Amino acid sequence: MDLKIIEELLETIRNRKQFPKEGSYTNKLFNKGENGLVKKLGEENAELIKAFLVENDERMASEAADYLYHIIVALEYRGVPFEDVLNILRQRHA
Ligand SMILES: N=c1c2ncn([C@@H]3O[C@H](COP(=O)(O)OP(=O)(O)OP(=O)(O)O)[C@@H](O)[C@H]3O)c2ncn1[C@@H]1O[C@H](COP(=O)(O)O)[C@@H](O)[C@H]1O
Repeated sequence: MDLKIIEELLETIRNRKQFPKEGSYTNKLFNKGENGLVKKLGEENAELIKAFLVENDERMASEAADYLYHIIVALEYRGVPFEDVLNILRQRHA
């Protein structure tokens, strides 16, 4: 499985943080601030749960992608490197 998309997404999100781009949804999220971002995370979480419970596999995959993206943006907002998340998974798996 090719996970390069995660690296590319991470690079783009970091680029948006450093060089905000007009019309960027990522910058819209960054500009929401802490409370707005936390609210958004809650909404995306709820949408994933709804897809899990009452929707189909395709909707669940789509909502999981949305949620993962929002999680990465929230981590970047706080300056927590996504690499740290991967390292924790790696350690647990060892
Ligand atoms: N992976 C994503 C991604 N996943 C989800 N989303 C957005 O997340 C939103 C989730 O939908 P919602 O209905 O919850 O939110 P909304 O009503 O659109 O917006 P809100 O005002 O509620 O925040 C949608 O608008 C999606 O477009 C994403 N937006 C951007 N990316 C990636 O981020 C990169 C940079 O995008 P920009 O920052 O827009 O240039 C892109 O190349 C994409 O790869």
